[in-house]
Amino acid sequence: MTNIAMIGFGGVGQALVEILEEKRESLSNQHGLESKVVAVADLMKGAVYDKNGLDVQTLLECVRKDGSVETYPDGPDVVKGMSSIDTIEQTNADMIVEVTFTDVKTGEPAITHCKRAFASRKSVVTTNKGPIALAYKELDEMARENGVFFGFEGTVMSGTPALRMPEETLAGNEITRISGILNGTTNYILTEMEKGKSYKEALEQAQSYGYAEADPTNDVEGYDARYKVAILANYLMDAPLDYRDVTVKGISDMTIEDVQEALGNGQKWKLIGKVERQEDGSVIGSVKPEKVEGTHPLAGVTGATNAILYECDLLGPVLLTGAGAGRKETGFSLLIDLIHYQKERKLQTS
Ligand SMILES: NC(=O)C1=CN([C@@H]2O[C@H](COP(=O)(O)OP(=O)(O)OC[C@H]3O[C@@H](n4cnc5c(N)ncnc54)[C@H](OP(=O)(O)O)[C@@H]3O)[C@@H](O)[C@H]2O)C=CC1
Ligand SMILES: N[C@@H](CC=O)C(=O)O
Repeated sequence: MTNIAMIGFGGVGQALVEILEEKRESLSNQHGLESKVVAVADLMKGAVYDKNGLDVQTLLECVRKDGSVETYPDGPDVVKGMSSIDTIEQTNADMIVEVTFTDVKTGEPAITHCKRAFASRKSVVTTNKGPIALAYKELDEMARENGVFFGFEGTVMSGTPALRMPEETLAGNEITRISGILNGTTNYILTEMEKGKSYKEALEQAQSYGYAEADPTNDVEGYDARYKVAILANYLMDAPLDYRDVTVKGISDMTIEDVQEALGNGQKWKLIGKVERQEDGSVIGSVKPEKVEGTHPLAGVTGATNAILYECDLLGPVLLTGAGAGRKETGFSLLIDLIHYQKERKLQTS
Protein backbone atom coordinates (compact mmCIF):
# COMPACT_ATOMS: atom_id res chain seq x y z
CA MET A 1 0.00 0.00 0.00
CA THR A 2 1.31 3.46 -0.94
CA ASN A 3 0.33 6.25 1.44
CA ILE A 4 0.13 9.53 -0.47
CA ALA A 5 0.42 13.10 0.82
CA MET A 6 -0.64 15.85 -1.58
CA ILE A 7 1.36 19.05 -1.22
CA GLY A 8 -0.72 21.59 -3.15
CA PHE A 9 -4.29 20.74 -4.07
CA GLY A 10 -5.18 22.77 -7.17
CA GLY A 11 -6.38 21.52 -10.55
CA VAL A 12 -3.69 18.89 -11.14
CA GLY A 13 -3.65 17.53 -7.58
CA GLN A 14 -7.42 17.11 -7.55
CA ALA A 15 -7.32 15.47 -10.99
CA LEU A 16 -4.80 12.85 -9.78
CA VAL A 17 -6.90 12.02 -6.73
CA GLU A 18 -9.95 11.59 -8.97
CA ILE A 19 -8.06 9.33 -11.39
CA LEU A 20 -6.77 7.15 -8.53
CA GLU A 21 -10.33 6.76 -7.29
CA GLU A 22 -11.88 6.10 -10.72
CA LYS A 23 -9.24 3.54 -11.70
CA ARG A 24 -8.68 2.00 -8.27
CA GLU A 25 -9.58 -1.52 -9.36
CA SER A 26 -7.67 -1.64 -12.66
CA LEU A 27 -4.59 0.00 -11.10
CA SER A 28 -4.53 -2.71 -8.46
CA ASN A 29 -5.26 -5.60 -10.83
CA GLN A 30 -3.03 -4.55 -13.73
CA HIS A 31 -0.19 -2.72 -12.00
CA GLY A 32 -0.34 -3.75 -8.34
CA LEU A 33 -0.72 -0.08 -7.44
CA GLU A 34 -2.74 0.26 -4.27
CA SER A 35 -2.85 3.69 -2.70
CA LYS A 36 -4.50 5.78 -0.01
CA VAL A 37 -4.49 9.57 0.17
CA VAL A 38 -3.63 10.15 3.82
CA ALA A 39 -2.94 13.89 3.77
CA VAL A 40 -3.44 17.13 1.87
CA ALA A 41 -1.66 20.41 2.62
CA ASP A 42 -2.44 23.50 0.56
CA LEU A 43 -1.65 27.17 1.06
CA MET A 44 -5.21 28.59 1.09
CA LYS A 45 -7.32 25.42 1.16
CA GLY A 46 -5.80 24.25 4.45
CA ALA A 47 -4.59 20.84 5.54
CA VAL A 48 -6.10 17.56 6.70
CA TYR A 49 -4.49 14.27 7.72
CA ASP A 50 -5.84 10.86 8.69
CA LYS A 51 -3.27 8.09 9.06
CA ASN A 52 -5.97 5.57 8.02
CA GLY A 53 -6.66 7.35 4.73
CA LEU A 54 -9.05 10.16 3.79
CA ASP A 55 -12.37 9.55 2.06
CA VAL A 56 -11.61 10.97 -1.37
CA GLN A 57 -15.19 11.80 -2.40
CA THR A 58 -15.73 13.75 0.82
CA LEU A 59 -12.37 15.49 0.42
CA LEU A 60 -13.21 16.62 -3.14
CA GLU A 61 -16.69 17.73 -2.09
CA CYS A 62 -15.20 19.88 0.70
CA VAL A 63 -12.69 21.59 -1.56
CA ARG A 64 -15.20 22.19 -4.35
CA LYS A 65 -18.08 23.33 -2.11
CA ASP A 66 -16.19 25.22 0.58
CA GLY A 67 -12.83 25.98 -1.06
CA SER A 68 -11.20 24.31 1.96
CA VAL A 69 -10.20 20.79 2.99
CA GLU A 70 -10.60 21.74 6.63
CA THR A 71 -14.39 21.29 6.48
CA TYR A 72 -13.61 17.54 6.19
CA PRO A 73 -15.53 15.76 8.99
CA ASP A 74 -13.71 15.39 12.30
CA GLY A 75 -12.78 11.91 13.47
CA PRO A 76 -10.63 10.23 16.12
CA ASP A 77 -7.52 10.27 13.91
CA VAL A 78 -8.23 13.40 11.84
CA VAL A 79 -5.69 16.20 12.26
CA LYS A 80 -6.15 19.60 10.61
CA GLY A 81 -3.97 22.63 9.95
CA MET A 82 -0.54 20.96 9.60
CA SER A 83 2.06 22.86 7.55
CA SER A 84 3.35 21.45 4.26
CA ILE A 85 6.69 20.60 5.89
CA ASP A 86 5.06 18.83 8.85
CA THR A 87 2.83 16.95 6.42
CA ILE A 88 5.92 15.78 4.53
CA GLU A 89 7.93 14.86 7.61
CA GLN A 90 5.47 13.84 10.29
CA THR A 91 2.69 11.90 8.55
CA ASN A 92 2.76 8.22 7.61
CA ALA A 93 2.90 9.14 3.88
CA ASP A 94 5.65 7.37 1.95
CA MET A 95 4.90 9.18 -1.34
CA ILE A 96 4.83 12.98 -1.57
CA VAL A 97 2.97 14.39 -4.58
CA GLU A 98 4.38 17.90 -5.03
CA VAL A 99 1.91 19.99 -7.05
CA THR A 100 2.33 23.51 -5.76
CA PHE A 101 2.73 26.40 -8.23
CA THR A 102 5.91 26.67 -10.31
CA ASP A 103 8.04 29.63 -9.23
CA VAL A 104 10.10 30.54 -12.30
CA LYS A 105 12.80 32.40 -10.37
CA THR A 106 13.55 30.42 -7.21
CA GLY A 107 11.82 27.04 -7.71
CA GLU A 108 10.57 27.39 -4.13
CA PRO A 109 8.84 26.17 -2.05
CA ALA A 110 8.96 23.04 -4.20
CA ILE A 111 12.74 22.52 -3.99
CA THR A 112 12.57 22.56 -0.20
CA HIS A 113 9.57 20.22 -0.25
CA CYS A 114 11.56 17.70 -2.33
CA LYS A 115 14.67 17.97 -0.14
CA ARG A 116 12.72 17.52 3.10
CA ALA A 117 10.92 14.52 1.62
CA PHE A 118 14.17 12.83 0.50
CA ALA A 119 15.85 13.56 3.84
CA SER A 120 12.87 11.80 5.47
CA ARG A 121 13.36 8.86 3.06
CA LYS A 122 10.12 9.56 1.25
CA SER A 123 9.59 9.38 -2.51
CA VAL A 124 8.41 12.33 -4.60
CA VAL A 125 6.46 12.66 -7.82
CA THR A 126 5.96 16.17 -9.13
CA THR A 127 4.79 18.23 -12.09
CA ASN A 128 6.48 21.32 -10.70
CA LYS A 129 9.12 22.52 -13.13
CA GLY A 130 11.09 24.57 -10.60
CA PRO A 131 12.95 21.72 -8.86
CA ILE A 132 13.98 20.03 -12.13
CA ALA A 133 14.94 23.19 -14.02
CA LEU A 134 16.99 24.56 -11.12
CA ALA A 135 18.19 21.68 -9.00
CA TYR A 136 17.83 18.43 -10.95
CA LYS A 137 21.33 17.03 -10.29
CA GLU A 138 21.32 17.78 -6.57
CA LEU A 139 17.80 16.40 -6.05
CA ASP A 140 18.46 13.31 -8.15
CA GLU A 141 21.58 12.56 -6.08
CA MET A 142 19.69 13.10 -2.84
CA ALA A 143 16.88 10.75 -3.94
CA ARG A 144 19.44 8.06 -4.89
CA GLU A 145 21.39 8.43 -1.62
CA ASN A 146 18.19 7.96 0.35
CA GLY A 147 17.01 5.06 -1.81
CA VAL A 148 13.75 6.73 -2.82
CA PHE A 149 11.93 7.38 -6.10
CA PHE A 150 11.85 10.74 -7.92
CA GLY A 151 9.39 11.12 -10.80
CA PHE A 152 8.77 14.27 -12.86
CA GLU A 153 7.37 13.17 -16.23
CA GLY A 154 4.73 15.93 -16.20
CA THR A 155 7.24 18.77 -16.09
CA VAL A 156 7.53 18.74 -19.89
CA MET A 157 4.40 18.24 -22.05
CA SER A 158 2.15 17.10 -19.17
CA GLY A 159 1.31 13.39 -19.60
CA THR A 160 2.92 13.03 -23.05
CA PRO A 161 6.12 11.02 -22.42
CA ALA A 162 8.55 13.75 -23.51
CA LEU A 163 11.12 12.62 -20.90
CA ARG A 164 10.57 8.90 -20.39
CA MET A 165 10.17 8.02 -24.07
CA PRO A 166 13.59 9.36 -25.16
CA GLU A 167 15.26 8.25 -21.92
CA GLU A 168 14.04 4.67 -22.25
CA THR A 169 13.32 3.95 -25.90
CA LEU A 170 15.83 6.24 -27.64
CA ALA A 171 18.64 5.11 -25.31
CA GLY A 172 21.87 4.52 -27.23
CA ASN A 173 21.32 7.50 -29.51
CA GLU A 174 23.02 10.79 -28.94
CA ILE A 175 20.37 13.50 -29.06
CA THR A 176 21.99 16.50 -30.74
CA ARG A 177 19.05 18.88 -30.94
CA ILE A 178 15.58 19.12 -29.43
CA SER A 179 12.99 21.62 -30.61
CA GLY A 180 9.27 22.04 -30.41
CA ILE A 181 6.13 23.61 -29.07
CA LEU A 182 6.54 23.26 -25.32
CA ASN A 183 3.79 25.45 -23.90
CA GLY A 184 0.09 24.62 -24.19
CA THR A 185 -1.31 27.99 -23.16
CA THR A 186 0.51 29.99 -25.84
CA ASN A 187 -0.22 27.45 -28.56
CA TYR A 188 -3.88 27.56 -27.54
CA ILE A 189 -3.88 31.39 -27.66
CA LEU A 190 -2.22 31.49 -31.10
CA THR A 191 -4.67 28.90 -32.46
CA GLU A 192 -7.68 30.82 -31.12
CA MET A 193 -6.31 34.10 -32.54
CA GLU A 194 -6.16 32.40 -35.94
CA LYS A 195 -9.89 31.76 -35.53
CA GLY A 196 -10.47 35.45 -34.79
CA LYS A 197 -10.54 35.50 -30.97
CA SER A 198 -8.75 38.32 -29.14
CA TYR A 199 -5.54 37.61 -27.22
CA LYS A 200 -7.27 38.46 -23.92
CA GLU A 201 -10.30 36.25 -24.58
CA ALA A 202 -8.10 33.31 -25.61
CA LEU A 203 -5.90 33.67 -22.52
CA GLU A 204 -8.95 33.74 -20.25
CA GLN A 205 -10.20 30.55 -21.87
CA ALA A 206 -6.81 28.86 -21.44
CA GLN A 207 -6.95 29.79 -17.75
CA SER A 208 -10.45 28.38 -17.36
CA TYR A 209 -9.34 25.05 -18.89
CA GLY A 210 -6.49 24.83 -16.35
CA TYR A 211 -3.70 25.15 -18.97
CA ALA A 212 -2.13 28.37 -17.68
CA GLU A 213 0.27 28.80 -14.79
CA ALA A 214 -1.00 30.41 -11.56
CA ASP A 215 0.63 33.57 -12.96
CA PRO A 216 0.03 33.36 -16.74
CA THR A 217 2.81 35.88 -17.40
CA ASN A 218 5.06 32.84 -17.14
CA ASP A 219 3.33 31.26 -20.14
CA VAL A 220 2.96 34.27 -22.39
CA GLU A 221 6.45 35.65 -21.76
CA GLY A 222 8.01 32.25 -22.51
CA TYR A 223 9.37 31.63 -18.98
CA ASP A 224 7.56 28.30 -18.66
CA ALA A 225 8.99 27.10 -21.98
CA ARG A 226 12.45 28.34 -20.89
CA TYR A 227 12.25 26.09 -17.81
CA LYS A 228 11.29 23.17 -20.04
CA VAL A 229 14.25 23.87 -22.34
CA ALA A 230 16.53 23.78 -19.28
CA ILE A 231 14.96 20.49 -18.13
CA LEU A 232 15.46 18.88 -21.56
CA ALA A 233 19.10 20.01 -21.69
CA ASN A 234 19.93 18.86 -18.16
CA TYR A 235 17.98 15.62 -18.13
CA LEU A 236 18.20 14.36 -21.72
CA MET A 237 21.42 15.94 -23.00
CA ASP A 238 23.34 15.82 -19.72
CA ALA A 239 24.27 19.48 -20.20
CA PRO A 240 24.43 21.87 -17.26
CA LEU A 241 22.37 24.58 -18.99
CA ASP A 242 21.26 27.32 -16.59
CA TYR A 243 17.72 28.49 -17.42
CA ARG A 244 18.97 32.10 -17.22
CA ASP A 245 21.24 31.40 -20.21
CA VAL A 246 18.27 30.39 -22.37
CA THR A 247 17.30 33.41 -24.49
CA VAL A 248 13.58 34.09 -24.25
CA LYS A 249 10.90 36.05 -26.06
CA GLY A 250 7.19 35.39 -25.54
CA ILE A 251 4.01 36.14 -27.46
CA SER A 252 2.57 38.96 -25.35
CA ASP A 253 3.20 41.63 -28.01
CA MET A 254 1.71 39.59 -30.87
CA THR A 255 -1.44 41.00 -32.40
CA ILE A 256 -4.34 39.34 -34.14
CA GLU A 257 -3.13 41.14 -37.31
CA ASP A 258 0.29 39.39 -37.07
CA VAL A 259 -1.42 36.02 -36.74
CA GLN A 260 -3.97 36.64 -39.48
CA GLU A 261 -1.36 38.03 -41.89
CA ALA A 262 0.76 34.91 -41.53
CA LEU A 263 -2.32 32.75 -42.03
CA GLY A 264 -3.12 34.66 -45.23
CA ASN A 265 0.37 33.71 -46.50
CA GLY A 266 -0.14 30.04 -45.61
CA GLN A 267 2.07 30.37 -42.50
CA LYS A 268 1.59 30.00 -38.74
CA TRP A 269 3.18 31.61 -35.69
CA LYS A 270 4.43 29.10 -33.09
CA LEU A 271 6.35 29.62 -29.85
CA ILE A 272 9.36 27.34 -30.34
CA GLY A 273 11.77 26.12 -27.67
CA LYS A 274 15.16 24.74 -28.77
CA VAL A 275 18.22 23.06 -27.28
CA GLU A 276 21.22 22.48 -29.54
CA ARG A 277 24.62 20.93 -28.99
CA GLN A 278 27.42 23.05 -30.50
CA GLU A 279 30.58 21.72 -32.17
CA ASP A 280 32.60 22.49 -29.02
CA GLY A 281 30.22 20.27 -27.01
CA SER A 282 28.42 23.11 -25.24
CA VAL A 283 24.66 23.39 -25.38
CA ILE A 284 22.60 26.50 -26.10
CA GLY A 285 18.88 27.07 -25.63
CA SER A 286 16.28 29.53 -26.86
CA VAL A 287 12.55 30.27 -26.80
CA LYS A 288 10.97 32.58 -29.36
CA PRO A 289 7.97 32.93 -31.68
CA GLU A 290 8.71 31.69 -35.18
CA LYS A 291 6.70 31.80 -38.39
CA VAL A 292 6.52 28.31 -39.92
CA GLU A 293 5.26 27.31 -43.34
CA GLY A 294 1.87 25.57 -43.46
CA THR A 295 3.64 22.38 -44.58
CA HIS A 296 5.99 22.33 -41.55
CA PRO A 297 5.30 19.40 -39.15
CA LEU A 298 4.62 21.86 -36.29
CA ALA A 299 2.07 23.92 -38.28
CA GLY A 300 -0.72 21.41 -37.71
CA VAL A 301 -0.15 21.22 -33.95
CA THR A 302 -3.03 23.24 -32.55
CA GLY A 303 -4.66 24.18 -29.24
CA ALA A 304 -3.04 22.95 -26.03
CA THR A 305 -1.37 20.12 -27.93
CA ASN A 306 2.45 20.22 -27.94
CA ALA A 307 5.05 18.57 -30.15
CA ILE A 308 8.73 17.86 -29.74
CA LEU A 309 11.33 16.83 -32.30
CA TYR A 310 14.39 14.86 -31.12
CA GLU A 311 17.30 14.71 -33.55
CA CYS A 312 19.18 11.49 -32.90
CA ASP A 313 22.54 10.37 -34.30
CA LEU A 314 21.38 6.80 -35.05
CA LEU A 315 17.65 7.09 -35.66
CA GLY A 316 17.42 10.56 -37.20
CA PRO A 317 14.47 12.85 -36.36
CA VAL A 318 11.70 11.57 -34.08
CA LEU A 319 8.55 13.64 -33.55
CA LEU A 320 6.36 13.17 -30.48
CA THR A 321 3.07 15.00 -30.18
CA GLY A 322 0.35 15.03 -27.53
CA ALA A 323 -1.22 17.01 -24.72
CA GLY A 324 0.96 19.80 -23.36
CA ALA A 325 -1.30 20.97 -20.55
CA GLY A 326 -4.59 20.26 -18.81
CA ARG A 327 -5.66 19.06 -15.38
CA LYS A 328 -6.48 15.45 -16.27
CA GLU A 329 -3.60 15.11 -18.75
CA THR A 330 -1.15 16.33 -16.10
CA GLY A 331 -2.83 14.23 -13.41
CA PHE A 332 -2.08 11.28 -15.70
CA SER A 333 1.63 12.20 -15.74
CA LEU A 334 1.67 11.71 -11.96
CA LEU A 335 -0.16 8.43 -12.35
CA ILE A 336 2.43 7.07 -14.80
CA ASP A 337 5.18 8.10 -12.36
CA LEU A 338 3.33 6.25 -9.59
CA ILE A 339 3.03 3.16 -11.77
CA HIS A 340 6.80 3.25 -12.41
CA TYR A 341 7.41 3.70 -8.67
CA GLN A 342 5.30 0.61 -8.03
CA LYS A 343 7.27 -1.34 -10.70
CA GLU A 344 10.57 -0.39 -9.04
CA ARG A 345 9.28 -1.39 -5.62
CA LYS A 346 8.18 -4.75 -6.99
CA LEU A 347 11.62 -5.33 -8.55
CA GLN A 348 13.34 -4.43 -5.28
CA THR A 349 11.28 -6.91 -3.29
CA SER A 350 11.47 -9.80 -5.81
N1 LIG B 1 -2.03 22.70 -15.28
C1 LIG B 1 -1.23 22.15 -16.17
O1 LIG B 1 -1.62 21.91 -17.32
C2 LIG B 1 0.16 21.79 -15.81
C3 LIG B 1 0.70 22.16 -14.60
N2 LIG B 1 1.99 21.83 -14.29
C4 LIG B 1 2.52 22.21 -12.99
O2 LIG B 1 1.83 21.48 -11.98
C5 LIG B 1 1.74 22.25 -10.77
C6 LIG B 1 0.30 22.33 -10.34
O3 LIG B 1 -0.46 22.91 -11.36
P1 LIG B 1 -2.00 23.29 -11.16
O4 LIG B 1 -2.65 22.30 -10.29
O5 LIG B 1 -2.53 23.57 -12.51
O6 LIG B 1 -1.85 24.67 -10.36
P2 LIG B 1 -2.86 25.33 -9.36
O7 LIG B 1 -2.49 26.76 -9.27
O8 LIG B 1 -4.27 24.97 -9.72
O9 LIG B 1 -2.55 24.60 -7.97
C7 LIG B 1 -1.41 24.84 -7.22
C8 LIG B 1 -1.80 24.68 -5.77
O10 LIG B 1 -0.66 24.79 -4.95
C9 LIG B 1 -1.02 25.52 -3.79
N3 LIG B 1 0.16 26.07 -3.15
C10 LIG B 1 0.92 27.12 -3.51
N4 LIG B 1 1.95 27.27 -2.66
C11 LIG B 1 1.84 26.29 -1.73
C12 LIG B 1 2.59 25.92 -0.57
N5 LIG B 1 3.66 26.61 -0.18
N6 LIG B 1 2.18 24.84 0.15
C13 LIG B 1 1.08 24.15 -0.22
N7 LIG B 1 0.33 24.47 -1.29
C14 LIG B 1 0.71 25.52 -2.03
C15 LIG B 1 -2.00 26.58 -4.31
O11 LIG B 1 -2.73 27.04 -3.21
P3 LIG B 1 -3.88 28.16 -3.25
O12 LIG B 1 -4.33 28.34 -4.64
O13 LIG B 1 -4.89 27.56 -2.34
O14 LIG B 1 -3.21 29.37 -2.75
C16 LIG B 1 -2.81 25.75 -5.31
O15 LIG B 1 -3.92 25.12 -4.71
C17 LIG B 1 2.38 23.61 -11.10
O16 LIG B 1 3.69 23.61 -10.64
C18 LIG B 1 2.34 23.68 -12.63
O17 LIG B 1 3.39 24.44 -13.15
C19 LIG B 1 2.77 21.08 -15.12
C20 LIG B 1 2.30 20.65 -16.32
C21 LIG B 1 0.96 21.02 -16.79
N1 LIG C 1 1.19 26.32 -18.25
C1 LIG C 1 1.81 25.21 -18.88
C2 LIG C 1 1.34 23.95 -18.23
C3 LIG C 1 2.23 22.83 -18.45
O1 LIG C 1 3.41 22.86 -18.17
C4 LIG C 1 1.44 25.18 -20.36
O2 LIG C 1 0.55 25.93 -20.75
O3 LIG C 1 2.08 24.43 -21.11
